[in-house]
This record gives sequence, C-alpha cells and structure tokens, in this order.
Amino acid sequence: MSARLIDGKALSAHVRGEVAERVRTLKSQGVTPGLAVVLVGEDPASQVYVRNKAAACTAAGMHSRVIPLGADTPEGELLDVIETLNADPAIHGILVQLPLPGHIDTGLVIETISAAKDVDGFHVSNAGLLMTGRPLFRPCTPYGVMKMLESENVPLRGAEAVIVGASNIVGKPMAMLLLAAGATVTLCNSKTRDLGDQTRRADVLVVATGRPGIVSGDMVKPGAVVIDVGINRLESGKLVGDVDFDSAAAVASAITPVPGGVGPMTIAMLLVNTIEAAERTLQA
Ligand SMILES: Nc1nc(=O)c2c([nH]1)NC[C@@H]1CN(c3ccc(C(=O)N[C@@H](CCC(=O)O)C(=O)O)cc3)C=[N+]21
Ligand SMILES: [Mg+2]
Repeated sequence: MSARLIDGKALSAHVRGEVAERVRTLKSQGVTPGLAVVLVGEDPASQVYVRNKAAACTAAGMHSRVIPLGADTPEGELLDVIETLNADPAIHGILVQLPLPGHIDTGLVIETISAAKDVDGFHVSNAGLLMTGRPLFRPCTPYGVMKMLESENVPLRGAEAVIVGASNIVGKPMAMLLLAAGATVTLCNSKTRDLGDQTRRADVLVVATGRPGIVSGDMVKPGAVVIDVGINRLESGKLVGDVDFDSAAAVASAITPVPGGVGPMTIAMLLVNTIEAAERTLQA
C-alpha cells in the first residue's frame, strides 16, 4: 500500500460539526431544521441506514422524524404522507428511503416531494437544475465525493475524470459536478467496451456500480485518486467496495476505504442539504 487513505469518517465528523454550528445560528433565529425520513417496509439494512441518518440529525441539533410504513402500504397512502410533509413547516427536508417495494412507482413518489424539500436531490427539477449549472440540492453521495476531493486538494480543472456507473443517484450527478469543476468527464456503463482502457486514463476515478472487484489495480493509472462508492456485503459478512482495495492502493496516490469512506460523507451531506433547505426558508 502506497496510497494515502482519504478518511471519510473524519471529514464527515468535521462537516457535521460545521452543520451543528449553523443549526445553533438558525435556532437562535427561531428555526429548528427538520428532516423527515420515510421508510416503507422492514428491510434490516434500510432500517440501519435510516437509524443512522436520524441519529446524525439529532447529534447536529436538528429535529428528525422517522415515518415507518408497512411493506404493503398502497402507493396513494405514501403519496398522502408526502403531501402532508410538503405542507408541514417543521419539516425542511424529506427523504424517502430507496428502494421502494415493487408495487410503488418510485418516479412518481420522488416527483411528489416538493423540490424545495428534496434533500436527496433526486427530483427531476433538481436533476435539471444541476445539469444546467444552477444546482439547488446536489445529490448527497456525489456531493460528498466532491467534498473529499476538495479537502484533499485534488486538482480538477483540466483533469481526466472517469466514472464507472451511470445511475441517476450517483454516476450521472457525479459527472455534472466534476464537469462543473472543470474536469473532462468520461461516464462508463455496463456496456462499455474494455473498461480498463477508460479507467487507466483517469486522474480521478470514481466507481459506483455495486459490483465488488469490478476495478482492480491493473486498471488504475499510477498516481490516480480512486473514489470507491460501492458498498457490498459479502457472504462472510465483510463490507467491501467495488474496487479491489489492496491492488488499487498499491498504484493510486490516494484512495477511499470501505467502510469509512464515501458512506459517512453521504450522511454528512444530507445534513448539509437539510440545513440549506431550512436557511432558505428565512431568506425567502
Ligand atoms: N432516498 C435515499 N437516499 C439515500 O441516500 C440512500 C437511500 N435512499 N437508500 C440506501 C442508500 C445507501 N446509503 C448509505 C448511506 C450511508 C452509508 C454509510 O454510512 N456506510 C458506512 C458503513 C455502514 C455499514 O456498516 O453498513 C460506511 O461506508 O462506512 C451507507 C449507505 C444511502 N442511501
Ligand atoms: Mg418500483
């Protein structure tokens, strides 16, 4: 291992501390920022994530409300819950935990969330604003990656950035943020021919596919910065990313670990988006 470790846990603690400071200021102005997290079903992994998000909110002095709904909740009932939260002045941010059960139209649910409370940044209106260079809410995971690159002083203007994975929640918004920072962006997908030819060009390599080991050290340019967004639970119970850590860390200049890398930053940026949503209600 020669790469520097990018410590997402430490950086997220720093960011959450800054949020706590802004929460104190807002509270002194009579506003307590509030986040509502809606969880449909009893998936144990989702329950853990939701609990972690609520705990991070409370630790930063924010109000958090978790709304658990049964796995067979009708779509219309979920939409009614969202409408009620849209109209609730104590709630500044709304997050509906994904994935949703198959009988529910995920797109319809996200589009029902008020764009001004869409702290995930998943609403088409927020995706469009990001794409056109006027972001309101940046999706938390790519936003956290940018924060990590910034804290490491990774040069982005003119840099070659390669992203593996073109999802709406990570890959595509990641491409927009890196592009806005001046990088030349390549967005790879599951059909990309000879992935290694693309990844080996990267000064900054972001991997977000959900396939453990899809990127190994022979696919990394010496000195590259490697950001591993994947979170995969192996049968052994071990948590690993999408990048083969040991072989990649031998050639990269810096790399994020899993756990302790991008994951904690995602939660920190959710709090940043929520405080921004609450601050905007005062500016309005
Ligand atoms: N509407 C919505 N917004 C989300 O942001 C969202 C979602 N749905 N559905 C599920 C995914 C997943 N996600 C994670 C956040 C933090 C960690 C995290 O903090 N991970 C720790 C380890 C956690 C563990 O030990 O399992 C780490 O990487 O160090 C992981 C995963 C947010 N998601
Ligand atoms: Mg569905």
